Parts: sequence; C-alpha cells; structure tokens
Amino acid sequence: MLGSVSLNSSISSIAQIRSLLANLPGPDAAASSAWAAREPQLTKPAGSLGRLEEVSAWLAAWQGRHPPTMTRPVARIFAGNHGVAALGVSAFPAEVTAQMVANFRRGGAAINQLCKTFDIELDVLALELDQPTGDFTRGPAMEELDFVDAFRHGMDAVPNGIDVLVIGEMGIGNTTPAAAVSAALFGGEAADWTGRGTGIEGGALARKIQVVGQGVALHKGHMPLDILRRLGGRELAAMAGAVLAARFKRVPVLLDGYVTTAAVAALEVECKGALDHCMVGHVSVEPGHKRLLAALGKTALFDLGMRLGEGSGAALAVGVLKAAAACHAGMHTFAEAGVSDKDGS
Ligand SMILES: O=C(O)c1ccc[n+]([C@@H]2O[C@H](COP(=O)([O-])O)[C@@H](O)[C@H]2O)c1
Ligand SMILES: Cc1cc2nc[nH]c2cc1C
Repeated sequence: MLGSVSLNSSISSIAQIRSLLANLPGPDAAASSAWAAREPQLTKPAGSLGRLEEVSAWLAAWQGRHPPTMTRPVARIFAGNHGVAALGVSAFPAEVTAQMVANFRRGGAAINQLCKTFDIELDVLALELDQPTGDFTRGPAMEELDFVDAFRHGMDAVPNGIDVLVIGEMGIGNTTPAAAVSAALFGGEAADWTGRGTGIEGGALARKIQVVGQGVALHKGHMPLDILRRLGGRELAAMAGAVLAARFKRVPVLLDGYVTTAAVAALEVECKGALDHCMVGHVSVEPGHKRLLAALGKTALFDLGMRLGEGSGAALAVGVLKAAAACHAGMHTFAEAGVSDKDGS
C-alpha cells in the first residue's frame, strides 16, 4: 500500500496512476555509497570499464543492494492488436500477432533463444488479441477502463525479488502507435517519427505517415497518459504499468526498441525521473527511436542494427548487465591482489 493507493489490482483510473507517479521511490543512497567506496579500489585504472561501471552503479542504486546481483533476470513480452493495422501500415497481416505468440510459447522465436542464452525467465502475456483497439484516426484507441485494465496487467506481471526486468512486445502495426505517441508527446512532423517497421515500402510509408499525422492532429494536447490511451495500444499500456510497478518493487528495467520506449515515455513526461530505473538495451533501426532517446536523455547500450522488437535488444543487454555485476563484485582490490596503485601504494 502507498497512502490510499495500493500498487496492484485496486488501480481503476488514470488519476490513481498519477498518484503513484507522485510518490515514486528514489535510488538507494546506502547501496550507491557502498558501490562508490568499492569501485575505485578494484584492480583497474579508474573509469577503464567505461559504461560497465555506470551499469553496476545503476543496478546497485535501483536494486537497493550492494553488491548488485544478476542471478534472476526476467522477461515479459506483451502482445496486442491495433485498429490502425487495418489501414495498411504494416508489411504483415494482423493475424501474425497471435501466430507469433504461439511461436513464443513453443520456444521458436528469437526471444526464446536469447532468453535461453542468458538464462532469462520468459513469460508472454497476450492482451485481448481478438479485439483490436480502436482506429485512432477516428477516435481514441482505448477508453479509460480498457487502458487501465491493460496497464494493471502489466503491473501484475512483475514478480517480487527479481534482479532485472526485460520488457518487450509483439503487435502487428504497433510502430504506428509508437510514432503517434512520440510525436504527440514531443512535437515535430509525423514523418520525423515514422519508419518502415516490419519493412513497408514506397506508397505504404507515405500512407503510414498520413495515418500518424491524422492521429496526432485528433488527439494532441491531452495529458501524457491520455495520449498513451488515445494513440497507444494495450501492450504499450501494459509495458508502462510494468515499468511503474518495477520501480516500487526495486527492480531495474531494460527497455528494448522504439515500441517499448514509446510505451513508457508518457511516464517520464508526466513525472520527470520516472524512467531513471530504466536503461535502454539497444537503439533500433527505426529512425524515431534515436529521436525519442534524445528527447528522454537516454543513451542505448549498443547498436547492432536490430529492428525486431519482442524484447530482443533488451534480452541481449542482460549479458552486459551480468558482466558489469560480476566485475564489480568479483574483482580483487589493489590491496588484496598486491598490485601497486597509481601513487605506488
Ligand atoms: O521496437 C522496435 O524498434 C521495432 C521496430 C520494427 C519492428 N518491430 C516489431 O514489428 C512489429 C511492428 O511493426 P509494424 O511494421 O507491424 O508496425 C511489432 O511486433 C514489433 O515488435 C519493433
Ligand atoms: C515474423 C515477425 C516476428 C516479430 N517479432 C516481433 N515483431 C514481429 C513481426 C513479425 C512479422
């Protein structure tokens, strides 16, 4: 419980989500100080592990634990279908969403292999796939109850006591809502935020830009969470819910590509710092992702030219987090190793 608002199933309005955002826990000062006391003693020139040092410091601060641990990474993939998919904005038909969910459950997708590689516990949550959200060029994608229900599914999907949460998604057409949400939150032309997604070409890209522009014109000017409700989708709402719940459970989060980042951006615009417990695994080929990361002040851990979604870039980044935690916890100090420090002591 948090004041009068409990963290899970009692959330029934966007106003209650806003009151959670107004009461976010911060980083753990004791874990951060313990990290800062140990790191300079390790047998390496100061700063020589580059961003691995930033990663282990971030893990300690947001797990609230020193040394940070990486023995239980968990991935949650959320799937949804979209009214705008009927407008010809994707290279694939909408039935692929449910077919890929079945593929995830059978272990046949890229995310299954990545989770196996890094010992990540995977679960897939399909959100009313037979009822696509509304076409946002005509009205809101979701009414408040539908939005809050999806958001709550995301909140409830975060286990206690895990070391990091990987979030990912599957939803044919969902780079269109990602572009529309980003444009409505941060401004600029629809074309600046719209890319080829699964691989549309020529006239289809122009059509997709038009759809994004129409949606933004119809729904802009609302509060950030209402923009997510009007222009987003159920899997986007669920990812935002999972990220908010993770903050209260002291679970750091790895974001994936354009769609996951767009899904959670509204939290940061509602409340600065709301995504401080999130790192971005990779930067997607989708041009809007770079722009969105710049708007959020985040730098992805790597760029491997990926544009798959389904949590793939975030799952790969678990390897980096494991390496960072292992170095910080396992390296010997100059004194333990009998190695002379810079000053010869
Ligand atoms: O998140 C990204 O960076 C990303 C970039 C390109 C494609 N996707 C994935 O592809 C699907 C959306 O693409 P589209 O063309 O149907 O909008 C959806 O299932 C996403 O997981 C995801
Ligand atoms: C095959 C396929 C796999 C995916 N995984 C995430 N988004 C996807 C979109 C398609 C089309």
